[in-house]
Amino acid sequence: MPLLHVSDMSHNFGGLQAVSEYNLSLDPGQITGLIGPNGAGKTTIFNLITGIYRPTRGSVRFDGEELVGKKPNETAAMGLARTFQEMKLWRHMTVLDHIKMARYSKLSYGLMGAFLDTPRRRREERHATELSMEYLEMFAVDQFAGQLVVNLPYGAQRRVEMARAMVIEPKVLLLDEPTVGMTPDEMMSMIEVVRKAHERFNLAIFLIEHRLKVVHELCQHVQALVFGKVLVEGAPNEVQNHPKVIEAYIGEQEVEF
Ligand SMILES: Nc1ncnc2c1ncn2[C@@H]1O[C@H](COP(=O)(O)OP(=O)(O)OP(=O)(O)O)[C@@H](O)[C@H]1O
Repeated sequence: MPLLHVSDMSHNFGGLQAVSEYNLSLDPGQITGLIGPNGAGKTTIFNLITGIYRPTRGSVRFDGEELVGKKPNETAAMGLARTFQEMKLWRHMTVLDHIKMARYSKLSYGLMGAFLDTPRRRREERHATELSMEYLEMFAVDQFAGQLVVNLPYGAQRRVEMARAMVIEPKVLLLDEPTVGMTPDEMMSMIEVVRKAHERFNLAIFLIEHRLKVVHELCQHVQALVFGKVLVEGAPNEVQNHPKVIEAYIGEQEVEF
């Protein structure tokens, strides 16, 4: 049974059919890419899977459990983490505090415990700090731990966002254009840290990406989405060179064919 299984999922915004009979099977450790022209419905698919929108039709099963009807915080707690196309970081919070705050959702001492200075609370706090530092190191941002996010280079901010998503120990990570706006060097660092996280946790990853270099480096399987429908899917090379995909991209500026 796949870890994440989307079947016959459709979604309308009023009269607009944004996603149509969409299917996805993602196994543990698999990396699948989702490509497609602007407005094809890629981010809508992420929002449907993670509970931001409720699909008009279809089912989303994760680890055998139905996700449709669950809220984003519930899908995250179940093990489905994501990053956003527009980064959602608090610019005036330190890097370490970002990671610790995400980790708090996993701690067990509850709201009262957070105010009481018990030995257990202190132990858990220490553990959260140590673990957060491990994640910062894994994503090559440990040297920025005490700094405010606003002062970090852009590529490092995006790696902080990934570390924050990973510290809840998800089984599936959804990455929405993780390299958008990056320099080639920043892009290569991002590829490196995604690969590292994937290998270390046997993580399943579902990735929206416009840069085909990233897709080729990371993905075993790719879906090309056009007008809310999967036009072609398969190995990255097959999909990239498929005449239907090339035709769909004519006029698009952002894809590096
Ligand atoms: N909340 C919304 N209300 C109405 N229409 C929406 C909403 N969100 C997205 N759409 C429309 O649904 C379609 C798919 O949008 P979506 O953002 O999912 O595309 P995308 O493939 O992620 O595009 P991009 O690559 O530009 O991010 C577009 O026509 C968009 O205008």
